Amino acid sequence: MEQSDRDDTLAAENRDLRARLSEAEETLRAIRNGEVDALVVAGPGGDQVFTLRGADYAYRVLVEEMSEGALILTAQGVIFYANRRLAQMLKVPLQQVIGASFERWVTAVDQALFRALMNRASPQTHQRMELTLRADDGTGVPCYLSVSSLQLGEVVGSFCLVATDLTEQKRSEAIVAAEKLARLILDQTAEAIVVCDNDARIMRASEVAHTLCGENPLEQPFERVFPLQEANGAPFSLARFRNTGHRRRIETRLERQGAVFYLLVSVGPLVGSQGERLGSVVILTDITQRKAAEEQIEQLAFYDPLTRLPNRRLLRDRLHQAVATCTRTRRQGALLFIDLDDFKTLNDTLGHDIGDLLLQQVAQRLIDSVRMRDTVARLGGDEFVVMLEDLGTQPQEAAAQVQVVGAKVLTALTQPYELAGHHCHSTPSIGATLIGEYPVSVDELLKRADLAMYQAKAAGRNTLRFFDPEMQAALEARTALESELREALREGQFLLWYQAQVDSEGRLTGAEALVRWLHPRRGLVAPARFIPLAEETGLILPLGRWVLETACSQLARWAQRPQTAGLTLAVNVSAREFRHPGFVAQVEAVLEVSGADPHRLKLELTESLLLEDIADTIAKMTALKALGVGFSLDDFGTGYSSLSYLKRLPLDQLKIDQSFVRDVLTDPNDAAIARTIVALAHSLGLAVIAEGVETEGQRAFLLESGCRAFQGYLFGRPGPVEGLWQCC
Ligand SMILES: Nc1nc2c(ncn2[C@@H]2O[C@@H]3COP(=O)(O)O[C@H]4[C@@H](O)[C@H](n5cnc6c(=O)[nH]c(N)nc65)O[C@@H]4COP(=O)(O)O[C@H]3[C@H]2O)c(=O)[nH]1
Repeated sequence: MEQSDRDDTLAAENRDLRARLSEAEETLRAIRNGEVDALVVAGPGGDQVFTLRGADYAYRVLVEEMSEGALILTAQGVIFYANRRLAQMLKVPLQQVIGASFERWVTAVDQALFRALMNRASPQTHQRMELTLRADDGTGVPCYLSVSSLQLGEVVGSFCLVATDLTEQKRSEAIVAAEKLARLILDQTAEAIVVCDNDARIMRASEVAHTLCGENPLEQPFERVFPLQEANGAPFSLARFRNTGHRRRIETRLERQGAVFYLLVSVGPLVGSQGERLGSVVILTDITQRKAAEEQIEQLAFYDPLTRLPNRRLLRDRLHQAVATCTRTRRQGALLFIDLDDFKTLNDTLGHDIGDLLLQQVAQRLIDSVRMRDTVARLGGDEFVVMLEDLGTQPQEAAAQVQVVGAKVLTALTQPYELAGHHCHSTPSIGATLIGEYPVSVDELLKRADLAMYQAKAAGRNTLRFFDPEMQAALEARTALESELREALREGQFLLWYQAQVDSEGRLTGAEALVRWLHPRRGLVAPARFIPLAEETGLILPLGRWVLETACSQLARWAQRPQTAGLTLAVNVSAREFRHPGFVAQVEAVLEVSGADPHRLKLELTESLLLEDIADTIAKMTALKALGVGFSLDDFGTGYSSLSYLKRLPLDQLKIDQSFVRDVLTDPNDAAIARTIVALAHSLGLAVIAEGVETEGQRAFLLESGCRAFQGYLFGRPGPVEGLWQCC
């Protein structure tokens, strides 16, 4: 480099230095005069800002105390002024804010927007936007930013920013929005939602809940607004779920204005933020339609659509259960297979519609012929099945019950039918089999009943046949005996025989009346052969009345002669007679008509009869006792005597059963029983009589034991009344 060039360069540097010195002197002057707030010093690491005290203090205080964040940025976006609020918003010390680039706190998503905003800013216009700042602790600070450009002294292109913290506002907006959403959800769900406090009072209820209860449910007890019933009919109560920590579901019914709703109630706890129980949230879902659909499905799956009776599938199911029950309870059941005779002909001649009507009427008649708990099913076509349960424990007894039901079914189904203007007749063939205590497969039972039904067809139709031939024979005999008994009553084939009753001296004190049947072919029939059947069929009622009338007439005749006026007559009364509601009135009427002295009449009752319905027994005995009628307890010692009951009954006499008397001399047990009965009778203030006394030894023993009255072959066998005088 030439000397002249070097001189030029030095002169230029000298000028530059002088200019910068005068600039520095001017700055120092401005600083001294308080005209400068901050200094921006450009350096290799970017602009550096230095704030200076002494500027306009009042403005500074105002800006420092305002609730918005305020800042001034250089053209490069460096903060050379910020108030304390901004530092708080950004969660950073104020010293670190000054001199930092503002964009550091603008979230990445908002940065492009922010820059565009700065570009648009001018001294005349305020640019505004919402953006989110990211504070130093990582939290987002939603802000409303207002920007305007300004000229600060000689610093051109600076910006003044005011940042309003929207955090609180956003939070309240969020709460309001959440509240709105919750309400919308509550009101737009198909379920009725009810929120209750811990006392089951309703705090909130959805739109559907309002509609469902038809009133304003708020503040009301839940159970009053929703009087729900559980499946077992018990009233639903929220209290039951008070201690449940999880949601539970239960199906209920609600009756409202004559309509029935089925509701699925789901109850769950309402838990506060600290885990405390605030109440319950109840969701009620209307499942009425679903229920109806379920019922329809069940109807289709298990019921015959034409007659609405259980179909084969349901019958098999019930049969399974019945077999198990019979085995467990040892009570018999029965299966009746019913087929309509000539149904096909009716169907072919009158058409299927008429055939269907017949089947429907048959179904109804079958239902009417059996008890509620029995099952009537249709297997298809003209085949029906009746399943009877809870019959007697003995096969014979059960078979007799089946026959009664079978007869009822036969009578019901043979009545004329009115089928859409057609008068028709139909008869059934019935096959029956017992479901006994030994388990037999369902298929086997159906097969047996089916086979028996074919036997009924073969036997001329319109009849019932049992699968078991022995049973069939026994039933036939029984049926024959029943019709003969009826005839015997009509024809007066019964006789009343008398058996003497004597005192300790062997003197006649009276007699027991014992009925006999003088059968035209079989001769004299003992009561054991026909009394049980008479009881079962109810024929004991007319027969018993006849016995009572005959006995009372006899008493009235005896009353006319001094030698016989003091005699008593014991008359047996069966359970069925005694239980009849008109029994007391009947005895009273017979006594009145015959003119017999009630004090001479002794009714013999059995222990089992007395204890059957103790209240009824006491009432009837007391009423008869008031007329003067006496009571003897027959067969004493053979049942389960309950002394406490015995004391309450107005009895006059205990009768020692002949089974004890028979072996009284040979069996020490029987001897002890006989003695005890005598002692018991005495302690209860009752008379005692021994029946079945056949030997002098038996009489002597009983006499020695304190028994003073006797009856038995030793003194005379039962026979016509005249025989009484011969034996004693
Ligand atoms: N081995 C033996 N037997 C004797 C002796 N003395 C009497 N008997 C029999 O013992 C039965 C006594 O009658 P019951 O215990 O009342 O038992 C009666 C009674 O329960 C019932 N019965 C009889 N007549 C009637 C009646 O008119 N109405 C009702 N409801 N039942 C009656 O039939 C049962 C049987 O009557 P019967 O055959 O007449 O049998 C009678 C009688 O003939 C004896 O020394 N040895």
